[in-house]
Amino acid sequence: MTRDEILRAPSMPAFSPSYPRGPYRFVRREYLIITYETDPDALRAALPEPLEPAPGNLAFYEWMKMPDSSGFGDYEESGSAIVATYKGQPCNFSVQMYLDDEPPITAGREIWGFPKKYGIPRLSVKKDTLTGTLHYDDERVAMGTMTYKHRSLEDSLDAVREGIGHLNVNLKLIPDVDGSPKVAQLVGYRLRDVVVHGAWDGEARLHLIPHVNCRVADLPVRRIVRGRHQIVDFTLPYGEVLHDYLA
Ligand SMILES: CC(=O)CC(=O)O
Repeated sequence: MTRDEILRAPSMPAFSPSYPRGPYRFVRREYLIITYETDPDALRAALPEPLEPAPGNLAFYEWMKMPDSSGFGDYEESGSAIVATYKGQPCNFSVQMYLDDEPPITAGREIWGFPKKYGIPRLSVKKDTLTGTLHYDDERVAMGTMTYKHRSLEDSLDAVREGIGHLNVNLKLIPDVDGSPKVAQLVGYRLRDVVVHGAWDGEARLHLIPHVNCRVADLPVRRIVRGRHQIVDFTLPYGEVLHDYLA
């Protein structure tokens, strides 16, 4: 392999790359998002400086089903995030994500610093209930349920689209060959070319079970604020460094 060939490889293994270069387009990506009030100390402990919690101690737990994702295929994902601010701008900080497909785990960590680990999330409609579950090492650690299409947001799809375009932030940590930090950054990105096929609000419940290697319950549920179901297309662009902890 020549130097040029090596530098043209989009990812490792160079001989059989895990993921291609972008753009990464997601078609008919379906979400169950349960927003809830959590414990302020737990929230603060999970949020890296200089991000600040938004008023209300809000976190959300979400399931995503991605049937058609360029470069990544068909997979499902689940995890938690915190409603925060970066220099006064509203943003969502991703705390942990669990999914069942290697290329988006690897690409997500290597490019944008998504906090991804392997787990088995499932999102489906069971009779009258939109139902999400997450299994980690064969144990069920999360279940979310929401009423199915009770309140359509057909009249406010522009606001839904605007919300999806908000700033998202990850903490990217990559060690050097000697184990010391090589990359320690807050990475920001905004989803582009968003198309909303449908969105619904409704009653929801969320059950999180403590597990030491899958700490979804470490942001405990104090009060459910809202359930949101939505089906959208978008492009995930490359990110930008908002803050460099090594600078
Ligand atoms: C590749 C990614 O990180 C995107 C996703 O799985 O949400």
